[in-house]
Amino acid sequence: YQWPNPQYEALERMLFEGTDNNDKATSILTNSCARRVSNGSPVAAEWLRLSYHDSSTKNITDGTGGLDASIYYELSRQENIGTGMGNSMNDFSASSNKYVSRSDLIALGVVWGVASCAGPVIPFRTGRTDATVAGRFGAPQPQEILDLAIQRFSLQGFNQTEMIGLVACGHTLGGVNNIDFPSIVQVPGPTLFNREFDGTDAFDNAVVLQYLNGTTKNPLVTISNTLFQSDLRIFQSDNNATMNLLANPSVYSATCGSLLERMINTVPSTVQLSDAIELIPFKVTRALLTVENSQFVLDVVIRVAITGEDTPASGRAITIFWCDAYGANAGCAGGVAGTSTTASPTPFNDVLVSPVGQAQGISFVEYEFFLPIDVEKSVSNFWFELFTDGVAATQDNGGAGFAVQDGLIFIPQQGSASGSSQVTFDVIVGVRSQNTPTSATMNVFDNTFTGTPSTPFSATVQLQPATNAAIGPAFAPYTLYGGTFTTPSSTAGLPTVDIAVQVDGANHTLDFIRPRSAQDTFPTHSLSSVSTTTVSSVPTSAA
Ligand code: HEM
Repeated sequence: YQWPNPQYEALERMLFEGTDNNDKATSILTNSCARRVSNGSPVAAEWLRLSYHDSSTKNITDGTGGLDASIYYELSRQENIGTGMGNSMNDFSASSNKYVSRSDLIALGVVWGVASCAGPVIPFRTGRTDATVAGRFGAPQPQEILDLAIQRFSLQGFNQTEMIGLVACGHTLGGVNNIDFPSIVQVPGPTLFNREFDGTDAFDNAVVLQYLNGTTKNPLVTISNTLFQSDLRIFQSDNNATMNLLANPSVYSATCGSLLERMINTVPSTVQLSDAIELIPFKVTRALLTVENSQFVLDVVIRVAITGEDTPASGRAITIFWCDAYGANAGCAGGVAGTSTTASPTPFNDVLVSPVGQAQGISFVEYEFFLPIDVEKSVSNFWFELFTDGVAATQDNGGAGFAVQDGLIFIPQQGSASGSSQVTFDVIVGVRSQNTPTSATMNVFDNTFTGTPSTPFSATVQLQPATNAAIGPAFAPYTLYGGTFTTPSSTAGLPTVDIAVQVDGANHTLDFIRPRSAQDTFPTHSLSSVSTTTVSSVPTSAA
């Protein structure tokens, strides 16, 4: 990983913070293996079942199907009955975007959910692409005979032993709901009731042990109508050989970790998954050169991961260094750099930790620099020294430094958003030129949905000189351009935009920008105190 890589950064944030691009805490619903208030089912169980049913459309003979979010178009099928399905779809409906697919979110649900219930931490690879139509039928049902179940799993890429393992790994969380399967769980009346497979919330092998010692309450084993005893048929189908192996807790954990990993990586053969996403220990989460409250600023936010024995903020401080882009000291000529130091984390540390981060003992501390920058000199590049217990370590993005491009800047404060079901956005950027751009376009993308899933909203908007915005004569190098668009009510109104401007023979781009939302406010920040210093070397891209 090297900065900037907005896709990796967004997915890494999802995995370890559980927070989406709009700061929604997507994974928080399953924290501590929580149950859903509405029906009492563990959220992790609902997310796990959703992902299995999505992946069960895989056909290994022709490579089609797999975990591709086609489940959202298959929920009316008998094989996908269950209140948990629609609940889970709602949980994830507002968190997908250009870089985090709906199907990557479904896979993340398994990784978060299993970790939140003290199960194994499953590596998370990404790059799943979303189907726009239903896939083939394929999810097994309790009334089906053993041979059909074996056939179904084999078409999905799992042999009989693996089938037994997958069912034993899935049916440790949650249970069977009376309203979904009234002929299996006969608790009448309006009360929602979830009859658990093993009576424990944890992702553990109690489901196996209770089955083997004859105390199981698993309704798919104990139901008197033998037609619905699918777990019994499957568990005993190799004379309990696999179940006996899974009676060892570490074998169970390792087997489930690898089977569930294979399950979420069951994707259409056209999809190429990435390497597993890893923690970025020192992460620049914002580097926004902008005009805010009539001040040209470089707003830099750094997230430091704390692992192991470190205590948060003990003797920790961060110094930032930067080079001017123009003037006598451009590129830190003469060794002259701007600098600022902070030892104070942001006062309201709102960086959450996902169940995966929690399982790995990770916490985060965040620092922000709000640097006043001379608009004439601007910034070309920055880097850091991180002090931990008095020991300094250079953080220079693998030697390249963190390059700032000032030819095209995003100015959130000048933009606006209004409306609730259909949201109209006005996006304002500054172009560092007085000449008219040969082209200036904005591509809009919104992959969120409300209710039933819609195809993503996308639009291309030509930017125009922004007559409705003004930053004042002090920022003369910049000319303002803007564009407006309205998201349809089928989305949650959470788009990102990409901007491309061609001017003076150069191309400038901004990628994956979140436009100003109606909630965004711009309180007066206290500016970081800055000075100049002498540096002996400068990361390469600034030299
Ligand atoms: C022959 C194979 C399978 C059959 C017949 C089957 C059947 C069922 C049924 C009838 C339910 C109750 C659903 C509800 O009431 O909403 C259920 C729940 C569940 N299944 Fe399966 N299942 C099978 C395989 C799997 C696999 C392979 C997994 C995952 C690896 C899995 C994970 C789950 C989970 C987590 C629940 C609990 C859902 C909740 O509490 O909301 N199942 N299963």
